[in-house]
Amino acid sequence: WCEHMTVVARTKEQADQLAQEGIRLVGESESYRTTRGGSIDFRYYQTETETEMEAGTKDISVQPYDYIFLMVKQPAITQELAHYIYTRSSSSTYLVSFQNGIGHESMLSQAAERNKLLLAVTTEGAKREGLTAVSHTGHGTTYIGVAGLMDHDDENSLEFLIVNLLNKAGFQTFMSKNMEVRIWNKLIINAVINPLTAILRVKNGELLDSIWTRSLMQDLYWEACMVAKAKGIGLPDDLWQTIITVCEATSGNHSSMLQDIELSRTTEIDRINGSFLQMAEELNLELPTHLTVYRLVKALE
Ligand SMILES: NC(=O)C1=CN([C@@H]2O[C@H](COP(=O)(O)OP(=O)(O)OC[C@H]3O[C@@H](n4cnc5c(N)ncnc54)[C@H](OP(=O)(O)O)[C@@H]3O)[C@@H](O)[C@H]2O)C=CC1
Ligand SMILES: CC(C)(CO)C(=O)C(=O)O
Repeated sequence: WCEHMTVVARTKEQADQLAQEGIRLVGESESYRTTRGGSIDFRYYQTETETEMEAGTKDISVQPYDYIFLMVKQPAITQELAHYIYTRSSSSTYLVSFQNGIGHESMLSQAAERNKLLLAVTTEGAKREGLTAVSHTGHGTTYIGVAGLMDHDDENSLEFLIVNLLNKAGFQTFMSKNMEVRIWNKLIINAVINPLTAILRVKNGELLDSIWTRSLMQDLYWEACMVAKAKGIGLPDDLWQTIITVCEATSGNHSSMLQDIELSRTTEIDRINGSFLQMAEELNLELPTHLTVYRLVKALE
């Protein structure tokens, strides 16, 4: 199993450079490169899609994948990308959506059947250091679960296989039967940490250094909990402590929203704090702290 692995970059330039140099993984104590050529096939999205669209065909040289890991920011999930995934899938392909925020299920409905869509949330920290290098900036936990209802506990199933493989690769990963709550937990973690790190331009751990940032974190947290309660989402009692633990475990990380601001990219604020504001409006609730950080991040964008 796992004989063939393909990495799809967005641009040809990056795919070519990766094919030549491999991927450099910068760890906490060591740095190493993946082997070049052969073991990983590097492809690119941009030109392939344009060519296929122009020709009205699909690249038939591509065999459908067993698993597709989608690891892009939410603004990158376009209809074209959903179509691209669909054309590289068969009826047995699993699509694993690594995500912050909510709403991915509907954005990906065109790309995969509901029972073949696996949703994943992680508190691992990663920072891209260039076209061919990435730093692992903090260890965390990953939860994966089906978007629909999982109707079996078969440890030999293909859903469990992917969880076992990630564990073997050194990522603490669990199969979740309740992804809705896991996604909400992660949504709140991100709604508290990400905008503040992006606005203040600080690393995750630095948020804990001042009573002023801690009090802003707490306001964001309580406002988010109010929305969750109104929507009947049962959150764990120790979620506030989990947020502190995530800041400590990823203390050296530039959150994904801070990275977007540093690189002048669109952030995921609409799917994170923006989701809370949208739900609050429907519920007739006011979230002054979320509204303020939302406006500030939009202004920075
Ligand atoms: N970074 C972190 O520590 C964490 C991130 N996450 C979540 O993981 C997901 C990925 O985050 P992160 O890795 O930080 O994001 P990045 O923006 O650093 O990386 C996303 C990559 O996706 C590429 N991409 C975008 N569109 C396409 C496409 N159509 N085809 C191929 N490649 C594409 C981008 O290419 P290009 O650079 O060319 O635009 C970019 O390199 C997000 O949902 C994020 O919220 C969750 C936990 C922690
Ligand atoms: C867990 C955390 C906060 C790690 O930085 C993250 O999810 C992100 O940066 O988006």
